[in-house]
Amino acid sequence: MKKAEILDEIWEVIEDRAINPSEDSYTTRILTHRKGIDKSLEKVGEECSEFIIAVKNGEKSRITEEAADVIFHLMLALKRADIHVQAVWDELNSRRH
Ligand SMILES: N=c1c2ncn([C@@H]3O[C@H](COP(=O)(O)OP(=O)(O)OP(=O)(O)O)[C@@H](O)[C@H]3O)c2ncn1[C@@H]1O[C@H](COP(=O)(O)O)[C@@H](O)[C@H]1O
Repeated sequence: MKKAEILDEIWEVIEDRAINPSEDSYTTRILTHRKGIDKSLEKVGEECSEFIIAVKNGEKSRITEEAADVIFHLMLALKRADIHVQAVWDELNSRRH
């Protein structure tokens, strides 16, 4: 699967979980957490730290896993902040030269 497709698919699932909460869903747990967006922001910080540690330790497979965690939790935080992920793609696109 191409990178843009997987990102779009994950965003669709996040949007769906926001409308249709599911009891055993991690995504739902973060989106409906009692700490609100703070839980989501905590996770972004935590996953970024884990990514940095993996890079510093040169753990190739961990780097990949932690990068995926950062991207996923960043998307959850965007949803929580009511920003559509497309706005980020548009921003990146506008920077191309
Ligand atoms: N991409 C992901 C994804 N990446 C990471 N994670 C979860 O993120 C969590 C991060 O790991 P941690 O060890 O920090 O988790 P934790 O200790 O349980 O979390 P906290 O108590 O600290 O909040 C793990 O529980 C992972 O399962 C993800 N969970 C879901 N997805 C996607 O979201 C979709 C919907 O899944 P549900 O969340 O099950 O609805 C899935 O099909 C996937 O595509």
